Amino acid sequence: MIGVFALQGNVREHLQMLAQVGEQAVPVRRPSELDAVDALVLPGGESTTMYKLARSFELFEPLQKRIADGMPVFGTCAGMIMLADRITGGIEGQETLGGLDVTVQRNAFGRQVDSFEADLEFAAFDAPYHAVFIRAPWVERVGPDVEVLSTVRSGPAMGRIVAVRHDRLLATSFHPEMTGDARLHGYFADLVRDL
Ligand SMILES: NC(=O)CC[C@H](N)C(=O)O
Repeated sequence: MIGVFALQGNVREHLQMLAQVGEQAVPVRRPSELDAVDALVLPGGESTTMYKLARSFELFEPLQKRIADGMPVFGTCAGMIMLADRITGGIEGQETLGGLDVTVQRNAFGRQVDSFEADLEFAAFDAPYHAVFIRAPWVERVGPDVEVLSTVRSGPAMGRIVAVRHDRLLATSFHPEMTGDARLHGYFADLVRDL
């Protein structure tokens, strides 16, 4: 069963997308609920709030441990920041769960383009994927075992890395739950089923 971290973000939308790809998904707010799932979606929101909430709900360390033990996680936007081993542009003392061997730059696309949309190419998909970015991070550097799944194709951010996979960890800069295109949730569900 796949869980959706439910202390912040578009929880319902992620649950609906997972249902669309045939997964019965459940919200995760407490350690016992985390114990009951095999994989997790970390939604977008605000990573500074997210790590504080995870700490106060006593989910931070259990999450770190599950990730270190190989639980598959799909992090989107703030969720990508939470998975990153290293971040830049974080607030003083901002912690991440880590596991994903990348450096992520918070709010990377700049204030003028707080949000924008772009069509992305994924080798795994036949047709472009329409992506919605909201105060999004990008991946600045990737470790040797990280696969770059997609980059921005045009405009000032051309070439920037916005989707990566590192073994069982999948992360996107954008919000895949907002456009009704369930292919990335399907990709994640396949990754979980294939274990
Ligand atoms: N849409 C989002 O998740 C934005 C992420 C947010 N800017 C952060 O740094 O946490």
